[in-house]
Amino acid sequence: MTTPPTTVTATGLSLRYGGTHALDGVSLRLTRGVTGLLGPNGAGKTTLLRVLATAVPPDRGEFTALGHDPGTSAGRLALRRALGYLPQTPGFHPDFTAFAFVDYVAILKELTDRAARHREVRRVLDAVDLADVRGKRIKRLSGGMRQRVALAAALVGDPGFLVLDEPTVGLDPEQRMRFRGLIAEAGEGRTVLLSTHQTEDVAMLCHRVVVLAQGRVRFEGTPAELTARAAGRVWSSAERDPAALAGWRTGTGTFRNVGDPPEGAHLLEPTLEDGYLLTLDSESRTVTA
Ligand SMILES: Nc1ncnc2c1ncn2[C@@H]1O[C@H](COP(=O)(O)OP(=O)(O)OP(=O)(O)O)[C@@H](O)[C@H]1O
Repeated sequence: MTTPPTTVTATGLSLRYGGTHALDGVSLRLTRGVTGLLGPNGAGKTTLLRVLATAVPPDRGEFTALGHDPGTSAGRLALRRALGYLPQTPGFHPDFTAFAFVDYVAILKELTDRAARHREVRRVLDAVDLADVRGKRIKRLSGGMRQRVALAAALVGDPGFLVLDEPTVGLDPEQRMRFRGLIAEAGEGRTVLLSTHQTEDVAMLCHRVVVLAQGRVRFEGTPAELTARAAGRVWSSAERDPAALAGWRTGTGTFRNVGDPPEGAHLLEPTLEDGYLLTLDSESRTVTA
């Protein structure tokens, strides 16, 4: 299999807020398709996305995206034209209709011809299945619909690089499934970086995954490689194993343990979440149900 071309390259990105190293020398490469960004609270995910979306410059380090260098004002402008950004808290005006909000974003994205702009707004609202409610005020839409309005706004102008900050947070399972479909479609031919706490989103959607913790990249590879980190390190037992890094009682009544199994343990098939937990193995979690 040939390696797809790199579309985004970051080298040594660092950003401090006072004494906090939100990013501490982050280097990574992205290609077309959906890359998942996992990390615990405060890992620096939002900060990394804000840097890549040119919302904030790094203190140190550099990156290029789609051939543009945001370190120059011309490169920054060119990148912003080619970028779609769904921030963690999209700033909706609640009295705007879905159409008016996306139209407003389209105006900011320099779509000046009114008829062509309105066609584009209808196209992106259709793409996220909101054609029927485009005349409704945002304050009257459900949380899932609002997330789709935000995705539609990020898709305006067919950007080559999409930066999505926890877009599936707060969605019910059905909405999350639907949203996954939309993100997968968006990943066809585009570079998508998706920050999430949902390891299933990464397992089902992403061709690459980056794990960030304390502002540093702890893993970069495929979901299968992250899962493989837990091979031989997940086992079941009748009682909670105190040696396990994490352990919880499953629906069948037995315990599922992650860590270093004892001799002769009954090994289980690992999941991506197990590989992720072990990558963050400095943190010990014990969940008892
Ligand atoms: N504007 C800010 N001022 C001061 N500190 C900040 C600011 N933004 C982020 N931080 C700090 O930088 C670190 C990284 O935060 P960031 O929001 O990037 O993490 P995150 O991985 O997105 O977390 P979460 O999963 O909780 O959204 C944290 O310690 C956070 O408290």
